[in-house]
Amino acid sequence: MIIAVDGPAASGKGTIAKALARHYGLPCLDTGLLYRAVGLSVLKRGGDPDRQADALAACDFGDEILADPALRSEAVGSLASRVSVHQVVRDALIARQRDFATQPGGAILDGRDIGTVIAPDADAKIFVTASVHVRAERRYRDGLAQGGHPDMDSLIADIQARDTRDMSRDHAPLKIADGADLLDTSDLTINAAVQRAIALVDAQLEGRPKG
Ligand SMILES: Nc1ncnc2c1ncn2[C@@H]1O[C@H](COP(=O)(O)OP(=O)(O)O)[C@@H](O)[C@H]1O
Ligand SMILES: Nc1ccn([C@@H]2O[C@H](COP(=O)(O)OP(=O)(O)O)[C@@H](O)[C@H]2O)c(=O)n1
Repeated sequence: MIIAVDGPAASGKGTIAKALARHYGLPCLDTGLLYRAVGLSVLKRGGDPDRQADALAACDFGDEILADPALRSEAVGSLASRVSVHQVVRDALIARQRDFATQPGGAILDGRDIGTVIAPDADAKIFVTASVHVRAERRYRDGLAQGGHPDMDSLIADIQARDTRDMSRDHAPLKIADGADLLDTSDLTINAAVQRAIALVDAQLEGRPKG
């Protein structure tokens, strides 16, 4: 069984994907981390994320970068969004994601193009969203909790810029996949959002053809 969870930054898709993984006993892959690794790797190499050749060279990263705390920063999120517009970068990361998705027993993946490109035949698909303001507030709280000094206006601007780039790019743009259910978490607690996600997945699994 494959479950696809997509959505924009700080919509809560990672939280929901991990909770679904626990509920259904499936392994979970945060595919955004792969794009973040390419973004951080291009920075470490002194490359230009908007230059296709530099972004492609950065796809050759060592797995130790996946444990680098810098990966989680908003700056690296923005670099990830810039390198991910290049089709060659998406191609370089596709086998790893498809192998994870098709492992025996099933899997859950979260990202931007899981239900549209990586696993269009997924057994269940959820598109998680929330208002820009709510998403910026979540990032603000995360920043404070990490001892930082987040600025609400720049968080809103970063999220809007990332949304626009991710939704308008030519390759694998962020959009609601065919057959996906929309889950707006703006006014939901984490617990309520997770319960709703489980109900949506269960309903999709019940509705799928048997056999
Ligand atoms: N429904 C919710 N209500 C309040 N906070 C939430 C909710 N869902 C997620 N969060 C918090 O918002 C932040 C971003 O959530 P995360 O799941 O990492 O988003 P994404 O994977 O979409 O970027 C985290 O601190 C998480 O605990
Ligand atoms: N499947 C994916 C996952 C991420 N990405 C890109 O990688 C960036 C970072 O993704 P992420 O999921 O770590 O970001 P957050 O939603 O956690 O902020 C996104 O803004 C996308 O541009 C993508 O193109 N395709």
